[in-house]
Amino acid sequence: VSMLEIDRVAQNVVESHLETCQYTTDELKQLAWQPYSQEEIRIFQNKSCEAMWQLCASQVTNAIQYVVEFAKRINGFMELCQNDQIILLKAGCLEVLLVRMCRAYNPLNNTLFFEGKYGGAQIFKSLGCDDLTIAIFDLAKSLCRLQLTEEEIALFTAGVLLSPDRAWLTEARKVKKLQDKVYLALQQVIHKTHLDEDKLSKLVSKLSMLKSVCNLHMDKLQLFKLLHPETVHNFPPLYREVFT
Ligand SMILES: CCS(=O)(=O)c1ccc(CC(=O)Nc2nc(-c3ccccc3)c(C(=O)c3ccccc3CC(C)C)s2)cc1
Repeated sequence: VSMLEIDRVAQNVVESHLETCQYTTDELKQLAWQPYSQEEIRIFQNKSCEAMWQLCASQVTNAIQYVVEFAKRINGFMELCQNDQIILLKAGCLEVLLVRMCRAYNPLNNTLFFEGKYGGAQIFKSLGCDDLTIAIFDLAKSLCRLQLTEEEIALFTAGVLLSPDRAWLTEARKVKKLQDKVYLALQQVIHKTHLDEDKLSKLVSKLSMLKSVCNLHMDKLQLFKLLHPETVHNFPPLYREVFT
């Protein structure tokens, strides 16, 4: 694989990310000055479990639509067979979203951007999934500590999406060729800064944390669906399509 090809891959992936990142890092930094007030926190905590799940499902679905658009703009993704495109998105979109969300995490007060302002884990109390909430905040905190650039987030999330080991892929070798180029480009971008040589290995070590948060989310959704099937029936169709 030539250097020219790797640069072309990097440029396409970074551009696709910047065009589909939902909020820019600058916008998220500005918004971080507006955390929820005590009154607003109380309003979230007084919501019913169903209402909070409904609110989260709509927020996640909105964010996932941008991840789908990101995937569609990665050269080679649309050339994969439709079956594989759907498998990669179903298996990877929440992992990509979770990595992206570290941009919306404020380490100074341990808050995350949700519904227009920044809130701490306590605003999600009525979800009844404190372990999932804590896992999401811990993941955001640990990714934030890596101080990833937009380029690194773009290339890492493309690598997460293009995982050749997802079950039932028909063209896993084609997916692996795409992933190899993306990870080569990520390695180059990281070495360009010469600051943190083992940043790539630190990033790769986060993959297991990503999977466990996604598995926890699936478990909680299945339990919630048992208790409130009618609420899940009213979730956005894309959310149901991807997660049930
Ligand atoms: C991602 C692109 S961005 O521009 O950075 C951006 C753009 C927009 C936002 C706003 C946003 O959607 N924030 C959400 N926060 C949480 C959340 C929820 C519980 C704890 C901690 C954060 C959302 C979720 O509902 C969520 C997210 C991941 C896995 C699981 C869930 C909950 C389950 C019940 C669906 S959505 C944030 C960031």
